[in-house]
Amino acid sequence: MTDTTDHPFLKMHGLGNDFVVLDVRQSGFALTPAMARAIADRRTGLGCDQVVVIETARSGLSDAWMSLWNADGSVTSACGNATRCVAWLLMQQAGSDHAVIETKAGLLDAEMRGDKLVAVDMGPARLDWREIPLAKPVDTLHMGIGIGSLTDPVGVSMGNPHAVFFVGDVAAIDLAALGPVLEHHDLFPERANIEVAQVLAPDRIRMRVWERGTGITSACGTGACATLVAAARRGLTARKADVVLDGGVLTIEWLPDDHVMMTGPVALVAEGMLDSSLLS
Ligand SMILES: N[C@H](CCC[C@H](N)C(=O)O)C(=O)O
Repeated sequence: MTDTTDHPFLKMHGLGNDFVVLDVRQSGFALTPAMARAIADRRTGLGCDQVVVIETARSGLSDAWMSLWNADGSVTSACGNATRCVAWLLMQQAGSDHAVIETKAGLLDAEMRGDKLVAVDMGPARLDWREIPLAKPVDTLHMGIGIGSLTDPVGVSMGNPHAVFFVGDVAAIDLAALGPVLEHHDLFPERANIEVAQVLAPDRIRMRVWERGTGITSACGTGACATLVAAARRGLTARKADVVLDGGVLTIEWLPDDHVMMTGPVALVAEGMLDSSLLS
């Protein structure tokens, strides 16, 4: 059954990690995995890394609920770059410099930090093997798995699973080949986002990412948070650093209360009406 209602969308990105954003607070429209895949398809759909749905707040504690779908149609609980984009939209609509977004990962508090520059409290870094989650009890500081030149990652969850591998030169890693193998490693019952990180200085890390359910993206906010926490846990950096991604720089700080602050830009690039053929 093809849906004939009009569905406006916005195309947004955070450092090139791009999104199709649907606001269904009026229509109550429910996306399916097949629709998310069709929308995200860069050949036959609109093309994006994640499909982001703004829904009516489910508690009195937030301005809106945010649902997130990867390009393969899988659901994720967290997406830092999308959180900045949605927070910016909500703040623009409300004429406010503060917004609270609720996701499956919890409440996320956002503030404007300049023109199209947003800071988000991404919540606490989860470090126990059960929270990543992992398939068995493992020290998340040294998870002991590896393939090729990638060995012994650090496990961190920001509401979604990450495995951070430290390397001497991120440009030398064949992420397109190794990423999918590690994403599906048996240690990760819910798969994992795979980061390769090169420490440039105590306050600067170069990172590239293979995202669960999407592949290589130009930036990953939760991945940048996981990378900073991993580096600080290993004593490789301070608890605040710039993370340099393919698409640009995010500033990440792991606070004493274990929450992780992420600051970075947002961009609104287009708007339109979803073709109903994508919603059949
Ligand atoms: N690009 C997102 C991460 C998406 C994570 C998703 N690939 C998952 O399945 O966890 C970010 O900015 O945090």
